[in-house]
Amino acid sequence: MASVYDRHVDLNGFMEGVKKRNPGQTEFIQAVQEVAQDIFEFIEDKEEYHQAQILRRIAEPDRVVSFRVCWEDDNHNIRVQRGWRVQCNNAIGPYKGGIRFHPSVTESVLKFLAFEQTFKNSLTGLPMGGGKGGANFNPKGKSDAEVMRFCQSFMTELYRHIGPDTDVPAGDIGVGGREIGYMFGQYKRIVNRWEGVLTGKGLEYGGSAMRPEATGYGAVYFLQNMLKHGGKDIEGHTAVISGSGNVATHAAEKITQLGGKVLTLSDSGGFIYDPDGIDQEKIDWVKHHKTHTRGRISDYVDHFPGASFHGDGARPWGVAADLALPCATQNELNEEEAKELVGNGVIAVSEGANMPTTLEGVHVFQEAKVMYAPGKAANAGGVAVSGLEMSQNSERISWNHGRLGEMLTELMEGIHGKCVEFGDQGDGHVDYVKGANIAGFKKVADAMLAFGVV
Ligand SMILES: NC(=O)C1=CN([C@@H]2O[C@H](COP(=O)(O)OP(=O)(O)OC[C@H]3O[C@@H](n4cnc5c(N)ncnc54)[C@H](O)[C@@H]3O)[C@@H](O)[C@H]2O)C=CC1
Ligand SMILES: O=C(O)CCC(=O)C(=O)O
Repeated sequence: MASVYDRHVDLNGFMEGVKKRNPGQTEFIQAVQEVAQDIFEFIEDKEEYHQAQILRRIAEPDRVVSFRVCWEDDNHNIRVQRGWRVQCNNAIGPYKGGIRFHPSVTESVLKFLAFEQTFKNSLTGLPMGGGKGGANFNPKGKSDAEVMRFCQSFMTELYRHIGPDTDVPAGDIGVGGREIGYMFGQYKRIVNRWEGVLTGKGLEYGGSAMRPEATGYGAVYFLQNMLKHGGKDIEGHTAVISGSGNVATHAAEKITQLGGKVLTLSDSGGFIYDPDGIDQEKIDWVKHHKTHTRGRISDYVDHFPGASFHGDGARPWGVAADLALPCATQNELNEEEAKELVGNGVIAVSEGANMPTTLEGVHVFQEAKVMYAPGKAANAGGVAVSGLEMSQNSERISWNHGRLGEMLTELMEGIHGKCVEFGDQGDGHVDYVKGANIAGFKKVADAMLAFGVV
């Protein structure tokens, strides 16, 4: 009997289904839409992917675990947060992706991040599936003891869902070395085994050299590869950067080392503009201020009076520059701001953050033929070095900073090459969004085909 099931739905029909199955999950729907438009074009004449409903399956996480996290604050109040782990796809390796602690965390945000992570991890060429987790916990203003109690409580539930060959979380917004230490300590205490279940660990207990720098440096290496492909270079160019955390400060450091001049950094309060350039001494001050003092970026102008602070949550995209690196959070660069950057002559955009540009903003860059690197390609250096941390833990060895630096440089060159292979438009322009989506998809999809219907 002939099947009445239409496996050849078009992009609109597919997206209608995604919206119906994920009501109100705007970030997740946005991430799927951005990928689906390229994948539909790619699989148009590839019956095997339609037959196996591969895209439909990738857009449905393997599982979403949500749980209660109770902890006691310093005033003995009992606080209740919600934690999640989204295990999106493990076709090519154990689930892998960071943990985010921020009040804006929802299931939709974590589903979009886990979905993006699946393609990103595939692009690295390393055997890692995609996952992401987190909680609507705000570490800002909390004491070390409160953060420790929260992390321990979070891990007391999470530990049963993860493992070195199952799911290997790491850091993300609000989760850095301090939080990884507290969570790793609690995991080890519960299972009574030392195993590489988290990455981003301290160097004293199995962490990898180069992991703290890897995402920001990697985003600049990707930028360098794009510019080189277009016959240009970072040296002598100005850059606007958003954020002032791990990714932003290391991106600023690498731009500066390569002869560029960084003009801005930001946080949710606003941005600082330093026309003299944010050099290494100033970057070191920001790193210390954000990681140890845990202060605001507005304090920068008290230390470096040549700079100005622009408050009320203002974003830096109106400052004229050659290069732009959004390194804070999702949807922090909209259509109007993209137009402003293009109007000011931006040459290239490299996303250190995940999905920082809205869909409309992406279209502005694509239409203007700006060199535009989406986060899933540009910021893959972090998870790539996490993959190398997993290898080092499994082998009970550790590689040195120099060797890992070389490996990171090669990995980013490889990711750039894959984007060019699938995104070359034949007119000298590379559509890096298309290139990253198709290259990331193909490996995962082919692995899924090999497994049959699972
Ligand atoms: N840490 C890593 O290895 C990787 C991080 N990413 C992405 O990079 C971005 C930044 O992450 P990290 O630097 O690790 O986090 P972080 O916690 O070290 O820093 C986050 C920065 O973003 C700013 N920020 C947060 N929400 C904001 C908002 N609503 N408006 C303006 N600024 C805001 C914070 O003030 C802070 O400066 C995120 O999108 C994350 O998913 C991507 C790949 C790997
Ligand atoms: O290093 C990792 O496993 C996670 C990095 C991450 O969360 C990301 O790439 O967005």
